[in-house]
Amino acid sequence: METIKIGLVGLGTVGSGVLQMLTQNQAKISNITGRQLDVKTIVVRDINKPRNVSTDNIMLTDDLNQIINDPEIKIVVEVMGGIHPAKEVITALLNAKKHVVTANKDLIASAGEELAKIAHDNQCDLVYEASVAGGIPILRTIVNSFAADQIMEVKGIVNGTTNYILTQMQHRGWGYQEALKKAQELGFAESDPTNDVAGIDAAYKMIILSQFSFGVHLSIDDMKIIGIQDIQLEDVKQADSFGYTIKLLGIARRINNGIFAEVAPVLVAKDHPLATINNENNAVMVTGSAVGETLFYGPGAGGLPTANSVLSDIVSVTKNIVLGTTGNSFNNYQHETNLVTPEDVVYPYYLSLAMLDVPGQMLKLTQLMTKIGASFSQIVQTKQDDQSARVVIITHDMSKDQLAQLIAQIAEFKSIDLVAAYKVLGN
Ligand SMILES: NC(=O)C1=CN([C@@H]2O[C@H](COP(=O)(O)OP(=O)(O)OC[C@H]3O[C@@H](n4cnc5c(N)ncnc54)[C@H](OP(=O)(O)O)[C@@H]3O)[C@@H](O)[C@H]2O)C=CC1
Ligand SMILES: N[C@@H](CC=O)C(=O)O
Repeated sequence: METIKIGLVGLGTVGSGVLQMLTQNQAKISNITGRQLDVKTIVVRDINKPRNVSTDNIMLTDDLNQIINDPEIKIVVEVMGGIHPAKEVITALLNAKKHVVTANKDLIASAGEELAKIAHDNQCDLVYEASVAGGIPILRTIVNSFAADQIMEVKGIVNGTTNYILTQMQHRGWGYQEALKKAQELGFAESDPTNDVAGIDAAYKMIILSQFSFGVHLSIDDMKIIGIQDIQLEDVKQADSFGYTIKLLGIARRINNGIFAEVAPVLVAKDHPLATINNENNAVMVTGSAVGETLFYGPGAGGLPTANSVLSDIVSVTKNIVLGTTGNSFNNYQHETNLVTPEDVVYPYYLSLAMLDVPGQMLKLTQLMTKIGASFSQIVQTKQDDQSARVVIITHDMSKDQLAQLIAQIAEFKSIDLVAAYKVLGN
């Protein structure tokens, strides 16, 4: 049987999983592809670092040229992460006519279009199933199984680290730092977890999902992004008593002729399927105008689950090599990008307010809401101490415009502070 040689750039959490899976599932992969797939060379930053997988008979190097200049290596897996130097590395690999499989959402969300063009010009494949929702095969599902439907909305939990942290805080009472440390130890978090907790990793994934679902090219600046760092335990408990759980959701929706995309903590009704997604698991809900609501669930982070998605890409590229059909972009659905106007984005909101406990405050708040044409379905006031109270409200539907007006008006009152304003997702 003919052999195809593979190069790996990166041998951390995901790279080790890829090497392990390729070694253990060799026979099955060969059966499906008709080719023997062997890892020949691995590029890492530090060749002396101890590894938890065997690299016997594989060249371990810190020199990318060992892959670029090796005509035997046809497919390269980039799992080093980050935008630079990963962008330069992938560009050089494609220009050297190597097919590239990557899990790098930061890079694909920021420069995917440019890299797809370089891949196309070189008749190479550039595929990245693992870049969104780890082990869930969502991108190819959207390309193949929603090809004829019009996707109206794609939303879900697309970051394993933050879902793990929120789950531990809510179910086990762990502190934020303790839960983050454990997520890092388990290999879910990025090497610098800032992007995870700040919602930026989820935003990158929503950019890729929006491209696949709506054919639009969003930039990170087109989205409002709020992470989980400022979620207060008091709001977690209050949400719970209202029948909701707080989840970091990515939402991308077609509204009229525009696209709305956002990442933020959302109060999800406990009987909504997304409320039941715990730990590092992810779930992506795709709503098509013909099919209706569909839900895809699975591990969103971790070495082997992510490696499984990388392997599905390697198999797909190998089949393309065998059939001589390489060079087609993973997704070439294109559409003009119009963003929605804030008046068109309507949700109920959970508002958490810290206020001085003096007479007339509640009346003031009610008047503010009436003035902007908003109303509420639930309100709870809790005394904090002699001078202050926490008031939480669940509003009826209001637009982002109304919310902005309310926030601006509240800011004018020294005696009322807005602690949180989260969207509410019913069942
Ligand atoms: N971890 C996860 O659950 C998931 C990760 N991803 C994505 O997969 C990619 C890899 O993530 P992960 O495996 O967790 O990352 P790790 O930090 O665990 O591993 C990174 C690897 O890349 C190598 N590396 C980093 N910089 C360089 C460089 N400049 N030159 C050569 N090698 C370099 C490191 O070398 P050395 O070992 O010598 O330090 C290391 O082996 C990222 O894009 C990430 O976003 C996607 C889905 C899930
Ligand atoms: N850090 C990411 C890893 C997978 O993309 C996450 O936690 O989801």
